[in-house]
Amino acid sequence: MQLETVSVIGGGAWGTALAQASAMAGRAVTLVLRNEAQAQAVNSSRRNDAALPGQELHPELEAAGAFTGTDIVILAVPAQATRTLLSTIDPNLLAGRPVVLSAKGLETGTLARQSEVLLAMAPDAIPYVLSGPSFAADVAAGRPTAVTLAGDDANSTSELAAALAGPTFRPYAADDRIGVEIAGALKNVYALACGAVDGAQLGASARAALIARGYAEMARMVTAMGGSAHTLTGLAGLGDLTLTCTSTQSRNYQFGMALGAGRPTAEILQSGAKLAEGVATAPVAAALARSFGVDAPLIDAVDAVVAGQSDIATIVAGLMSRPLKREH
Ligand SMILES: NC(=O)c1ccc[n+]([C@@H]2O[C@H](COP(=O)([O-])OP(=O)(O)OC[C@H]3O[C@@H](n4cnc5c(N)ncnc54)[C@H](O)[C@@H]3O)[C@@H](O)[C@H]2O)c1
Ligand SMILES: O=P(O)(O)OC[C@H](O)CO
Repeated sequence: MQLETVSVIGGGAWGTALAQASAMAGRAVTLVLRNEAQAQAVNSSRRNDAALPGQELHPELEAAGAFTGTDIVILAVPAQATRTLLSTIDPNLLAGRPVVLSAKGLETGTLARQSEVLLAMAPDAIPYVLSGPSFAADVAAGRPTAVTLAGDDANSTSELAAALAGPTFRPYAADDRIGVEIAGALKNVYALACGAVDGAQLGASARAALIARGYAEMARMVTAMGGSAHTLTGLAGLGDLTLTCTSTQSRNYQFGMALGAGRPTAEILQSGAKLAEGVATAPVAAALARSFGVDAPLIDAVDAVVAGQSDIATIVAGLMSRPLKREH
């Protein structure tokens, strides 16, 4: 498989960071932005300050205003924008190519995972999922990061992981695409909950309990949807859940803190909050849990708070008064 050139489509924080990591891995990289004017500005300043302020871009990274085809394609727009983005791309340019899905969310309306969206729009693309504990600023600055890269063919996934691996960016090859996708999407929902616990000043013990019970709930969801609970012991599960549920650097955690302080979702969004994928994913995850018959009280709680149908005090009282049961 030829794996020399990379296009990263989506010039936000994560797309810019993955373009930077791919260049550090020795690939020739095109960062595909929305238009030529944006691309020219990035190429002349050697920065993408709108996405990653102050970060100098690698010399092997060029920006472009349109996607024209490369050996590897990485999609890095928000989960709710992936279908729209793909509708603008000729599926022949993706046919037989590794297409790496890096957004962490489930699609509103269809309840689709990102790889399901890809295969609906470009049926001959070869889907891979990249997920794990990784803040864009860390990856772009060359701070040590490890992630999971899941694909359907073990040899090809290892080859792709090697092509994207650099001195400070370490993708571990895996085969459970479903488990990795669900983990990446759900950790954002639990990060909202953990931020809310913090915002409502419920204490570090409550947050730790939430992470542990969230992990158990995530395992029920992954298993019901055809993935492996074992995947959750890795970077995309435990790794990312830990990072996002304990760090105020996380945008989902920050959004949760605002919810926990009693601010309604609409107001937080209107005040210019950064992208928090869990906000759109929570109702989708709740709908999926219902359709798969999974008991998911934490996802339901986040869904209710995000929708303004409940408040933290009521949610906590409800969770604490559930019938006592055995842990496993
Ligand atoms: N930022 C991180 O640390 C990080 C880390 C891992 C994964 N992710 C995931 O990456 C995804 C993107 O996050 P981000 O941090 O880059 O968000 P962001 O808000 O920084 O950037 C999103 C970018 O997508 C672009 N975009 C939106 N719709 C588009 C469309 N239809 N066509 C072309 N471009 C479009 C926007 O212009 C923007 O540049 C999310 O799913 C997020 O969960 C982010
Ligand atoms: O800032 P967040 O909450 O979108 O999290 C970023 C990454 O997903 C962390 O792995």
